[in-house]
Amino acid sequence: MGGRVNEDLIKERRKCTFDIKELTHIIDCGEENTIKRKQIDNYILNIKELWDDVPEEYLSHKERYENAIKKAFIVLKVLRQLHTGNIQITDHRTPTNVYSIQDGIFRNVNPLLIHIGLFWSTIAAQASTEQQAEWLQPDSSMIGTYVQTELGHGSFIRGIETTATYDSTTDEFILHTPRLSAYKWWPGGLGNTANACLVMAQLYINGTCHGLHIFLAQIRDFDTHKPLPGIKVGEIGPKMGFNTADNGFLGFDNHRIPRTNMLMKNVQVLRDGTYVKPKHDKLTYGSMLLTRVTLISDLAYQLSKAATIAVRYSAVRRQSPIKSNEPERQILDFVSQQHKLFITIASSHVYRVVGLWMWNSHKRVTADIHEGNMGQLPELHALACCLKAISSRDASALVEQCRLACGGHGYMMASNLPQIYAYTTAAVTYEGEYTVLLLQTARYLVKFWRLAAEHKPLPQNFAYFEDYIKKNFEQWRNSPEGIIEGFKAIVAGKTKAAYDTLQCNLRNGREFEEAWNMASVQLTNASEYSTISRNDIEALQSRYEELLALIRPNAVGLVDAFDIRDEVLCSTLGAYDGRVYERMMEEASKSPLNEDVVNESFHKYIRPVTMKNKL
Ligand SMILES: CCCCCCCC(=O)SCCNC(=O)CCNC(=O)[C@H](O)C(C)(C)COP(=O)(O)OP(=O)(O)OC[C@H]1O[C@@H](n2cnc3c(N)ncnc32)[C@H](O)[C@@H]1OP(=O)(O)O
Ligand SMILES: Cc1cc2nc3c(=O)[nH]c(=O)nc-3n(C[C@H](O)[C@H](O)[C@H](O)COP(=O)(O)OP(=O)(O)OC[C@H]3O[C@@H](n4cnc5c(N)ncnc54)[C@H](O)[C@@H]3O)c2cc1C
Repeated sequence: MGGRVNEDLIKERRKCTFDIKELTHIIDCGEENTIKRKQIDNYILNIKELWDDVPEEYLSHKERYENAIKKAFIVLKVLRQLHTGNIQITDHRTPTNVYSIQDGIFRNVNPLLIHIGLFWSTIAAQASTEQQAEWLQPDSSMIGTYVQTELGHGSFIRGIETTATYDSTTDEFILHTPRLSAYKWWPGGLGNTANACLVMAQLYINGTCHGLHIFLAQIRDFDTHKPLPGIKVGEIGPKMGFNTADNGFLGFDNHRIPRTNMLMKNVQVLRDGTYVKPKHDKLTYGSMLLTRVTLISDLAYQLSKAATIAVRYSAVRRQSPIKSNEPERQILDFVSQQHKLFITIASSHVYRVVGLWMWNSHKRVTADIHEGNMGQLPELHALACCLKAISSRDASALVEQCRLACGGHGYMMASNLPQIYAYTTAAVTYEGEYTVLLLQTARYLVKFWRLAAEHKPLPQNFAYFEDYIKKNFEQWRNSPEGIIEGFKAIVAGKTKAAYDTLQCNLRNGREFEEAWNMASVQLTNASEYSTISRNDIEALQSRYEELLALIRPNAVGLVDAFDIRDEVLCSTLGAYDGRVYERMMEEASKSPLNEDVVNESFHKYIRPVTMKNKL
């Protein structure tokens, strides 16, 4: 859409006091990454076939899927060309990733998300060298997914009921779904698209269960795409979001796969049925750990999209004067509006930095594991659980806050905020549900509190537990260091309270697991345990208000620095030119309900009632 940029946005951009490009380069981790990202954006976003004539919302469930699949395979083809051509796709887990622009292309979710994001990465991480050589071919016919969750079990994966029983007479595993609750349910891409999958199943050898292992199973014929004999597969139906993700169900009726289809990098089943244990029994959970780490950066990116839309809109939207004799003000001038929006910008930066830090930590710990050193794995798991849980919860709450901050227009699908919310809130549940993951971190903290309470040596990272016991914490200071000290005090105080409750429940004769359950609210909630006083809170509050005023002139510059193209934002409210009302009217004109001046339902249903007894 052509036309002039909104006057208010022009003024906002003139007011900006920092170099927007410089911040963009920081966000992209370097200018070369910005250049590469723009190259890829231009290349992909210029493909005409990727753009819809009819907005996605007006399509049926089936049409949406078919449209998404058409685009998914155009994108896949381009990705393959880019990989073999000169353009190097940057590390796709950093913010400068080619995958982020897919949000614009699909407006929803790429049905190949799990194929690209989990299927290949799990094979790369968990398959033996020989298996990788066979399966990780660039021209492979496999379209895969990651099949773990069942109708009956998602969080408690030890409860998974699908079995893989070794048959030494044929050198095969028999995959079986013993009952309805064991049906696989949820995997992305499974419904109609995938012809292969990685299945989490309980391994049985000679009647002994060895727990969960991962198996590669073909489920559809590569040529005809018909389900193989013994496979019952389908799609699970409409959801709050993720409606182009093709989530599916899957049941096995004694489906046989070769023994060599178990992922055997860390654990093996030999020809004679001998079981060779892994060095750490949670290595099978590695894909979940990796995805939790990568989600933090993804959620930071979703926050930057929501912030861009809401801040630009708030600079364009004028409603109510502040003083009655003045003209109406930009809603961005209301301090309460700044409070809603600037925290979203800040949170996006926080999770971007933390996400990168976690990504590098994951790389380091994985290299250690490769050398046989598992020492850092528990800490990485505890951190990944907690950060995945809070980043997804914060992101969904803040995206919703941005939507509310856009008033009625934020409720329109054309604002794209409802879709961003549906996407982010799903992340609170998938890849480890919020509370369940927080309890994993709590388990780790309580372990170290026990050491502290028993005056045993603690690792350096937990020395502050001892400080708390010895009341060594410094008085609260309103400075970054002071705030960190304050958080340490909160963690220590909270862990102590939960630990004490746990001990009390144990003394009252409860079993440990029961006592844990009874303490679980304390184990997941945070409270103020720091040395902060009423005066400190007042000082912090006024400092916060000062900061809002300082950020105000730079708000539009800050979101421009996220450098998200209009085609990716897909928002009538958030486009770079700020022509909000023109775009809204243009989108409304696409509604099929505007095709006829008088809708036929008038003649069928309305008129017979309203005109019945009239002359
Ligand atoms: C790309 C973006 C789109 C993504 C789409 C979404 C895809 C998906 O959702 S796939 C499905 C994801 N599913 C989940 O995440 C399920 C969540 N549940 C779990 O991970 C497990 O059931 C869990 C961790 C809660 C409990 O596991 P369980 O085997 O019962 O372990 P448990 O008996 O509680 O013992 C925990 C021990 O294992 C350790 N542990 C658990 N998980 C891990 C791990 N991943 N790595 C290392 N250690 C681990 C704990 O630290 C603890 O150690 P310790 O005993 O020393 O304290
Ligand atoms: C959009 C989407 C995409 C998905 N994609 C995939 C996929 O590709 N592959 C795949 O395998 N799976 C996938 N999943 C499934 C997902 O991983 C699970 O839904 C998720 O792990 C949560 O498990 P659940 O559904 O069993 O929840 P439940 O565990 O049944 O949770 C229900 C409630 O019980 C509580 N609860 C459960 N256990 C405990 C406990 N021990 N202590 C305290 N409270 C507890 C939870 O906190 C929650 O409040 C997807 C899910 C969604 C929504």
